[in-house]
Amino acid sequence: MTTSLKLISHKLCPYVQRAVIALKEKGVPFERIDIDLADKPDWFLKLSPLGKVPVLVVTTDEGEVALFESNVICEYIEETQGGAQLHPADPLKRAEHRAWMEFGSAILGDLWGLETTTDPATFESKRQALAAKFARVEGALGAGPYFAGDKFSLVDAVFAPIFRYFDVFDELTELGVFKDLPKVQAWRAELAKHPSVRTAVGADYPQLLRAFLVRHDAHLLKLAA
Ligand SMILES: N[C@@H](CCC(=O)N[C@@H](CS)C(=O)NCC(=O)O)C(=O)O
Repeated sequence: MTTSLKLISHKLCPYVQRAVIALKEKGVPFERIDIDLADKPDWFLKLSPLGKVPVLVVTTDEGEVALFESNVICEYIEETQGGAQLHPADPLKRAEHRAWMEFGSAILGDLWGLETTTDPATFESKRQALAAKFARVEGALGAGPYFAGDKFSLVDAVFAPIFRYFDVFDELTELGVFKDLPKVQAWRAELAKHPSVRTAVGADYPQLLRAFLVRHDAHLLKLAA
């Protein structure tokens, strides 16, 4: 039986935020420990095989297990904790949801590359790759307000932090990757209002992320000037 959950985190990490949203949706108590990814502590490197956050340290009667990979962590939370159900009961729909969770991670993969790109042509081709991915998301969305209709699911937990990231990124340089996609826009607006999303991300997130992006990216800095 689980006796405690400890989430190793970084304030800006959208992979961490999806796990936080899942925990909050379920009303599960947990401890959140923020670390400095530029100076990773030894205890963290021992726990995390890839040196990445999030890690969920699960303490049971039998000892401690450190889970890594955000989607795996979300699945574990869904399977073991009570509260709101965050996956569809039907196995085929559930598998479809898992695929879209992975798609969310692929979008983040494109976004990371964009942050550090200084060459305008590469920047543009990455921007187009993101636009193509969001066009696929538009095709997968129904009537809303959430990914699967009126029930908030783990797909919403994965995409909400992605949209928060874009909110800040777009202030620095308008990417326009979903400006002509009405369902994505409506979904993004709905998720921004959702209580677990608002508390998972933290009020200081926009300032911290803006400072991080500007400090780390000459291209964005130039565009923002
Ligand atoms: N596939 C991983 C990705 C996690 C990830 O990339 N986390 C970033 C922060 S947002 C990280 O820890 N980076 C540190 C590093 O790569 O050194 C997951 O889904 O958990």
